[in-house]
Amino acid sequence: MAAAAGFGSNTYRNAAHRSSLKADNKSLAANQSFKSSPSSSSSSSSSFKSRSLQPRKSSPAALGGANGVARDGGGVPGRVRVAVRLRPCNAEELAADADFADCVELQPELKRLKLRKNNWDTDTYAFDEIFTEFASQKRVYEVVAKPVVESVLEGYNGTVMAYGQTGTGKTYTLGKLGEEDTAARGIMVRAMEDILGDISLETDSVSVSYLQLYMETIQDLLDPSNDNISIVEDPKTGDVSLPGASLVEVRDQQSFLELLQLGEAHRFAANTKLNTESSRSHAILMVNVKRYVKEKDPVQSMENGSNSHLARTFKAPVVRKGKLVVVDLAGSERIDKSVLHVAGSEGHTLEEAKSINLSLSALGKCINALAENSAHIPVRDSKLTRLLRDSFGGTARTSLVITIGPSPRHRGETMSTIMFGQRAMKVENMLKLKEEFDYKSLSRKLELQLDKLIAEHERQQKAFDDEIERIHAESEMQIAESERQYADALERERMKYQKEYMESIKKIEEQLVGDQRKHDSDSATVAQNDYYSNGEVSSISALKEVADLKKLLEKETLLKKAAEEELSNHKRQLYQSKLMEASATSEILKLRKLLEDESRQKDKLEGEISLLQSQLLQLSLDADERRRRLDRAGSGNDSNDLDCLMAQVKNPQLSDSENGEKASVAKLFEQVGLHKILSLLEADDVDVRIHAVKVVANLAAEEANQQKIVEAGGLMSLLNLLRSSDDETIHRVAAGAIANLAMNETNQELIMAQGGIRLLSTTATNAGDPQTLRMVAGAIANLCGNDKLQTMLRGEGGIKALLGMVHCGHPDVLAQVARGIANFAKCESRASAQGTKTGRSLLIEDGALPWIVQSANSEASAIRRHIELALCHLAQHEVNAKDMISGGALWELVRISRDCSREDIRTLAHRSLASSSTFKAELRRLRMDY
Ligand SMILES: Nc1ncnc2c1ncn2[C@@H]1O[C@H](COP(=O)(O)OP(=O)(O)OP(=O)(O)O)[C@@H](O)[C@H]1O
Repeated sequence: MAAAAGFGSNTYRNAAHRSSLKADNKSLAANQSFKSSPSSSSSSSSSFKSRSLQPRKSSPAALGGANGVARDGGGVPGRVRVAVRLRPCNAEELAADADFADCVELQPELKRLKLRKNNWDTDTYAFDEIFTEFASQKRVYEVVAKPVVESVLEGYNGTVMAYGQTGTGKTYTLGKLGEEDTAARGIMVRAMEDILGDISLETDSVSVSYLQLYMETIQDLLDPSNDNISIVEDPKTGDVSLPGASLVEVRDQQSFLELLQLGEAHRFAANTKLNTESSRSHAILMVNVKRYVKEKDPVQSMENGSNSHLARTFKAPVVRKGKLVVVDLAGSERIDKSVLHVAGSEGHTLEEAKSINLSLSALGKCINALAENSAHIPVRDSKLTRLLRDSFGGTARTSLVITIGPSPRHRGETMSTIMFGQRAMKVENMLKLKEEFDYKSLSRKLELQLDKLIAEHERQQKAFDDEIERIHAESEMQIAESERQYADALERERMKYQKEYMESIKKIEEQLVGDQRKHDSDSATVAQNDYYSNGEVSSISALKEVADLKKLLEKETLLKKAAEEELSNHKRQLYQSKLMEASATSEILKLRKLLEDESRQKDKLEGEISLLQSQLLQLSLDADERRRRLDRAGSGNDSNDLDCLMAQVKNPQLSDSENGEKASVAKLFEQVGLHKILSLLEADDVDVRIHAVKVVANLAAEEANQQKIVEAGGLMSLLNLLRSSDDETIHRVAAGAIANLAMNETNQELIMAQGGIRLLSTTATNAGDPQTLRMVAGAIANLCGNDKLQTMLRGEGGIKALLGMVHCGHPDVLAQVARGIANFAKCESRASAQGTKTGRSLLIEDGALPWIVQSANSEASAIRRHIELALCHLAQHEVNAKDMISGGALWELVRISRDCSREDIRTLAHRSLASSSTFKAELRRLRMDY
């Protein structure tokens, strides 16, 4: 049996880990024995080989494989430990069996029990532990159950069970709540105390199921209406699970006690119904413990070179999942007694006794077969043995308490109970660590990181853009201000010089005029003087004139100098303004450079985001490959396309050698190829399928990719996903991709030919998420717009499917439904106009009119517009008029023709009313205008 070998998810990953496990194993081995046992029976245990309830087959995966999968293929051998507990005498026995002490004699210090055979002879039996009637509940828990609980906390499965005759204390040992006397608490309560005390409530989790097996039917003690739960066995790992059972998370002891009380009440109610005091059912408590392994590097030994970077970058958390099963078996009395006991009572009780006996004898047979090393273990004979297949000869650590009573009247039962315990002691289990990578939480962590990075980048980008804008505006203002100041100063100077120039010109002119006048009078005087003094006066006057001119020249020179200085001042100012302008320009250049750096940084971040996405994809692929390898190891060496894909994705030579790990997702897709991405849509792992369908949907959103996807068979694969998958995320994303592909006429025909309408309808029926319905409605709405497909679409239930979705009430879904109806009505009205369609609208035939009328006044404009259009199209065909009048659509048409905010729709409504004699007659009858 490959199952019990426990390979698959239960693997060791590296040498360091293996060595730490060895340490664990030692502690396990130390814990394994209740205490050193001198008994001959127990000493024989070491010679028994590891066995399971089914013959064990060696598996290549278990013997070692890629990625450090466990190479030893096995776990820690551990024999089933068996203790005997003697119940104290009850009042009845004290009265009736004065000689009971002679029947059973306990020798706890020798771990032996003597059972009287007859008056002369006794048989001696050795066990792992002997509990006298005085043994406390605490000691029984610590010796029998505590080591099992400790190994469950370390990630192993463990079982504690009680077997014995009715009324000998099985429930007392396992299920006693001890509400009034805490010293009386049984194994279940104490085990949960230890578990809750050891785990971290922040990271780890504990959940329980509580069931009873009665007459070969498993019932949920936490939800009695759930009364036929099936057993599921994982063919790879051999793990037994009951997915139909309620699983309640426990966070404190009080809530666990309440759960046990609830279960007890339901069990008690069932027993009362059957008119019996003792438990006729087997009660099973399952406690699942999930713990995160801290401070380990579980992937450091990944030997594959291409994985080493990933291994360093992303350490998937390792979780250990231990399961504790506590089984309170029904009373083990023999059938003859049961039959005698119930003689004359109803047949049901006999059937019940047979059923209890059947399951317990099936358990006994399996234990015998295991103890005798038999080739066939009859595990399938009863539900009890199927449930416990892991506990005897499987991968769990198992302790059995056999309970006996002291009364000599039940010597036969006591004897058979003891023999059962003796045989159970010979069964050897092979403990396996239940440890696995938690890829889901890694993926969640990476997605969160990605979101944070994107948000931070967007925030920085926005702040940077704002800053650039502010600096830019500021420098523009500064430049404008200095330009304005410069122009003002220049103007002022110009005006000043002009004024001064004009003034000096004026002065010179005045001077000249004065001089001229003087000169004229001087000339007259000179002529007189010449006449009288013969030229002396003339020479004095000339000298004076020269002196005046000199003064004037000096003054002009000074003025010129001042003007030159003024000019050079202005030149300096101009130069400084230019310097300021240059510094502003260099500031702008610097800012531009900063902007370029930031956008380079942005590109880099985008590259990193792409890398993260590609690494996420690669992780998913990696996980899938590992699972496939394990599968292949179990079923032969067939390789398949997906393996090739894994190899391609992992082959470093295929990566862009320059950009190395920074190859973008697009590059990765290019390398991997569309066919291979599409092949991932059929991957076994649902996470890989989800990832792949998202990738395909993204590609399908680009019109350029749509034809390639369809040619590569992507449309068929997406339709197949709707057909075969149960996962709603897959349905939603696949329907979205189909809706995108359904925008093209050829694809619409293909979708119809492949039974797309029925698939979409079924998807809509099973959908719980409005977004899934939106995608499905969007896809059908696109198909509704194809003139050629009208009859077929309706025949396959497309209109009904659309109408079926309106119950959801979500405005996005309703808008798509309305769009589909408008598309359909438009095609119908075209066909009617061309004369290719006669008779009533198929929309009216399929009962769409009431919803159309009801939605015509919807507040959501997307819904209202489509419905208004649909009404106008329906009204264009006279044959629909009567139905429209009786359905209240005429009022809506009149309203649309008057109030619709869109002129084209108003006109269309008006035209439809005007062209129908039936509408006109009705409006006349109602004395209404339109
Ligand atoms: N070790 C013990 N010390 C004190 N009382 C005990 C002990 N074991 C059992 N009893 C008492 O004996 C009675 C029967 O015990 P219990 O119901 O646990 O038996 P059982 O084996 O589970 O029976 P059944 O198979 O019918 O369910 C109970 O009243 C219980 O309290």
